[in-house]
Amino acid sequence: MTTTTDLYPSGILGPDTVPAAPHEVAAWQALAEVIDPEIRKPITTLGMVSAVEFSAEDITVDIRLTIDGCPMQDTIHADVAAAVQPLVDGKVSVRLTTMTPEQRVALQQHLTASRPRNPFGEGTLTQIYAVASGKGGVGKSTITANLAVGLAERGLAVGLIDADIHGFSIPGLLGITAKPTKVEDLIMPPVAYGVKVMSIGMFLDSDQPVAWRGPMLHRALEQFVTDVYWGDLDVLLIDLPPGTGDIAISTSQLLPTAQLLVITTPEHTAAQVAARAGQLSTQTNQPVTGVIENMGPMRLPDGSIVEVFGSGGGQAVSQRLTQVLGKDVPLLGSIPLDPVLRADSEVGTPTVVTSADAPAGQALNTIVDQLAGTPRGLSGRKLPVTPK
Ligand SMILES: Nc1ncnc2c1ncn2[C@@H]1O[C@H](COP(=O)(O)OP(=O)(O)OP(=O)(O)O)[C@@H](O)[C@H]1O
Repeated sequence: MTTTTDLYPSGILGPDTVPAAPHEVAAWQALAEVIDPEIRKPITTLGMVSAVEFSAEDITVDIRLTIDGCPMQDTIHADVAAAVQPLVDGKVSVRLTTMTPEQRVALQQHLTASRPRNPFGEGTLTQIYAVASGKGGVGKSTITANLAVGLAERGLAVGLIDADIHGFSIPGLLGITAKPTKVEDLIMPPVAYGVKVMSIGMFLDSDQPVAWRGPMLHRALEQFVTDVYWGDLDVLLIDLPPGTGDIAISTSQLLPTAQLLVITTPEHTAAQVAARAGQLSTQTNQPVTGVIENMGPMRLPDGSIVEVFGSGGGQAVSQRLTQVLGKDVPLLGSIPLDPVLRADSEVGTPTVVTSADAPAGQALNTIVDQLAGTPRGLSGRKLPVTPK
């Protein structure tokens, strides 16, 4: 049974008028099903519902948005209206107001109260994958975006950090144009296809050239880890810049449990470079979960196979890494060169969902299945509990 404590917070985030009559409580219960699109919690428990009033056959719901001009206000408005409409025969009115600065501080405190400063430090239960490649243009960002969406499709809570300073292509790949919103010092990441996304590109004008140096990048990544409200994530993916470098080192410091996913093309030279990226693992002490070959052999309608970028690179990298690291580093799959994947990426629709039957979509989904089945490795991890 839902109790009032589940329905709304107390203090300055509490409602202006507390529900008393059964039909009022029923309305609050319906509103508790409305999830804030950014924070991903019921709007009621976030103090976003200030009042519910019935008059004759009509209902009016007062909503406190976290910030003025919240980019998600239309969605919230529509979701609130849809939630309470079945309860009345008359009109539904949704009035949007904004939280006071005090209420925003209270919300920030409420959200961060039980959270460690770095939620992805030692002991985190989030499975973290840093996606690396030996050189640029092998499709690393495209694959990272698709894996993230595929994992979210399977019901996991997924976050994605775009740390690829050479391109910041993740927002475009997922059709994100919204900027992150801020609740005091807390940054709310935009959500696309169920994935919470942060990219340094969201803080820059699209045509602004940037020369990011190591320390700036480290600071930016640190901020993404500590100042962004990720909530409880099952999986966090990081799109690393190609090659080795500062950001890979920062990742290993800030996200010490991260594992590497190595992307390569089937070319022999690319395979060599990618193997080097994998050797990064020894330097940073990050295990390699597996290798993904991209732009692999493609089957033409007449059944013939075209190997535009050769073949065998993925297998070669997997074998080489297994040898170098002394641990099995499997080839998780080969994604064929596929015009559908390129076209989907261009318009910001991830192939794993929009073209799941295309050859690239099928290959991506097979890889997602393997990653989704990976247990949140608790073994050997310290759990954040202290015995009494
Ligand atoms: N399997 C594929 N079939 C067809 N096109 C692909 C495939 N994979 C990626 N592409 C296309 O290749 C281009 C490069 O991809 P992407 O930007 O993801 O590479 P990247 O490795 O992240 O590059 P960088 O690190 O330099 O930003 C994009 O136009 C993308 O749509």
